[in-house]
Amino acid sequence: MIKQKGILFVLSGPSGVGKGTVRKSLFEKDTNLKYSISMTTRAMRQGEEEGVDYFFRSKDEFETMIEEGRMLEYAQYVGNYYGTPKQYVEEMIELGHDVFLEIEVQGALQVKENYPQGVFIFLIPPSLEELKNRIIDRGTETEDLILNRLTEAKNEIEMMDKYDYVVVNDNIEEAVSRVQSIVVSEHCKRERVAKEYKAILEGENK
Ligand SMILES: Nc1ncnc2c1ncn2[C@@H]1O[C@H](COP(=O)(O)OP(=O)(O)OP(=O)(O)O)[C@@H](O)[C@H]1O
Ligand SMILES: Nc1nc2c(ncn2[C@@H]2O[C@H](COP(=O)(O)O)[C@@H](O)[C@H]2O)c(=O)[nH]1
Repeated sequence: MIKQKGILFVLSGPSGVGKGTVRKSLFEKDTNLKYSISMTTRAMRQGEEEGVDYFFRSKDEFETMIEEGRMLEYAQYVGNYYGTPKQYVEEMIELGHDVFLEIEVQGALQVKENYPQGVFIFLIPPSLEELKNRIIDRGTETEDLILNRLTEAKNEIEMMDKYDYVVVNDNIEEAVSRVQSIVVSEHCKRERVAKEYKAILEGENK
């Protein structure tokens, strides 16, 4: 009997658009998804926890992970490394669990290159002005870093055509509900395909 693999969902979009907010709300509704905790070299923010928000590592430790081929994807973003450790994602997918990544655009495009069967969702802000306000109001970055993130945002938004779905995060509940619908419908689609495939195999074995 063929065991069905899990689906890899990738939520991406510019910094401050609300990826983390959408993901946390989605995980309160859909408890079957597994979240892949990223690794980063950036400093821990107030209120963040090791192994919950990120695995916080030194530059040397991160580079060793890269050299050993243990990252599914990684990127340098505004002066720091960010990446997805491979082992957890591969194990969960093999066990049939759906895995959710929340990552920036360079990394998402690497995953798409190496794992095109993933489902790629791009979150966009209602406007660049609103994006700026959200980053400022969050209060986690200095003025310089905010400007760097906004410069990146403009380049990142140009990549949205490469994604399977684009969701506007204007009203938070609506955005979460759209992402949830994508997750449910992709899941149903894969189950239907798997059933059809199984029926074909059974027919061939008669
Ligand atoms: N729909 C929304 N309307 C208004 N504010 C929002 C909305 N979604 C998120 N926010 C707020 O915008 C700020 C940035 O959100 P969040 O930290 O989730 O973004 P992010 O995309 O995960 O950022 P980063 O990529 O930098 O981690 C937060 O203060 C959050 O409360
Ligand atoms: N390519 C990857 N990008 C990631 C990963 N984890 C988070 N991120 C993205 O980095 C920026 C900055 O994050 P912040 O926590 O410093 O605000 C943001 O867009 C994150 O989504 C990852 O594993 N790989």
